[in-house]
Amino acid sequence: MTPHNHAIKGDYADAVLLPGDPLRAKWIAETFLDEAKLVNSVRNCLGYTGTWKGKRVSVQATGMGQPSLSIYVHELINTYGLKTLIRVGTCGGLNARVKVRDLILAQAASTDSAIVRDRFGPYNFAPIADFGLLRAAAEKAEAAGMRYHAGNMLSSDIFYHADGFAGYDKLPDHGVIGVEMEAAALYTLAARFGVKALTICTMTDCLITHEEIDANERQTSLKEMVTLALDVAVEA
Ligand SMILES: O=P(O)(O)O[C@H]1O[C@H](CO)[C@@H](O)[C@H]1O
Ligand SMILES: O=c1cc[nH]c(=O)[nH]1
Repeated sequence: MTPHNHAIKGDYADAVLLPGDPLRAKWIAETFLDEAKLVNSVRNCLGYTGTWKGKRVSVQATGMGQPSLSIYVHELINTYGLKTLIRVGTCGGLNARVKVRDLILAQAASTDSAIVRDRFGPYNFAPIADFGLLRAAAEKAEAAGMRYHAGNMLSSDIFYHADGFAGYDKLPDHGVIGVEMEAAALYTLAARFGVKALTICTMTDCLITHEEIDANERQTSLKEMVTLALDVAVEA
């Protein structure tokens, strides 16, 4: 047990889906998993373990932002021994080619966060997805006819950017296609502790065209992302 998690060792499967939103964790457990059991409710940051296609898998909410995700991920790896971590998030769009409801597989994650900059002195560490998970997700998305884009994500500490889209500066011109708030920290921790990680996001609001998914429809629009992530997780 930890200050943030009252699960005991063995309560989690080796692979976990990581939504930011605790209610998304509950929805995933109740909608997709068989025999889902609540394993953590500290701070209402809900975690469940159940089965998908007969294989054990967990889902644990991380809250919003890299400091919050880092706490849950650090403990999932170091206290509970998890080996495969797949974030299932929502993100904003930074490229008009990416339409709302499209999936972004975050091949890499750029960031403005000190949480990643912290340890690398003069070097700019490049947080990247596990290649095997990325390849599996891309192949499965392709086979299922899902609209997806693999590319560079921005994991920003700022949701309300004072300068709006302009605040992202040169990043969209350098191929950054989406913005969310956690992938870079997830990839950095996975690298540090030698486990596998991937971020899959559904694009919910485009910062260029201002097209967006209505708040009430957001959860149900995430079905493709969740089934894809579950398929990748149980085969990892
Ligand atoms: O939908 P989730 O997984 O929370 O992800 C995105 O949504 C939150 C901001 O609204 C941030 O956590 C961002 O990364
Ligand atoms: O972090 C996020 C998530 C969704 N949409 C955004 O613009 N930013």
